[in-house]
Amino acid sequence: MIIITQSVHIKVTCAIIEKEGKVLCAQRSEKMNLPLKWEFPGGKVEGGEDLATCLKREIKEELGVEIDVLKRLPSNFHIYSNLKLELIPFRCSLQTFEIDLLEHAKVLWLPVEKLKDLDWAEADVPIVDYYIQNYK
Ligand SMILES: Nc1nc2c([nH]c(=O)n2[C@@H]2O[C@H](COP(=O)(O)OP(=O)(O)OP(=O)(O)O)[C@@H](O)[C@H]2O)c(=O)[nH]1
Repeated sequence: MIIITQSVHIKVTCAIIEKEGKVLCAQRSEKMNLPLKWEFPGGKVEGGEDLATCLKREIKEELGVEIDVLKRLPSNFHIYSNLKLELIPFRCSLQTFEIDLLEHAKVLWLPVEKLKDLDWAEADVPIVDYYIQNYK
């Protein structure tokens, strides 16, 4: 008998939040999957919501701030062992400035040339590379 297991394919939005030439980088907490990896904050698209609505909702839930969603960048399609995802990045700016760490272990504002110093989630690496090439 052949058993075909279908892995789940999810869409995840993430925010490259820019301020004064720096970019906000967020470290996943020990309790999240991919513990302590660095990412751009965001999360899974729910139901029929549009991508910008998803991203604004996730950023409010995770960091307690309002953002403007400015420009979509190319997606990265990535397969983890049990998960297929499309990671969809957007350049964003802050509308409100008081960041609360509601889910992440830490956030850092880094200049573009320092982004490669962090241990990024695998799915983020091509997005970081694209951003460095195009926005340095
Ligand atoms: N938000 C976000 N998720 C990422 C990034 N890179 C990456 O591999 N992921 C993966 O995308 C998936 C969805 O992210 P999430 O867990 O933050 O989404 P969520 O808040 O909607 O999920 P939850 O309901 O499980 O808390 C996770 O498996 C996460 O590890 C990234 O840069 N940002």
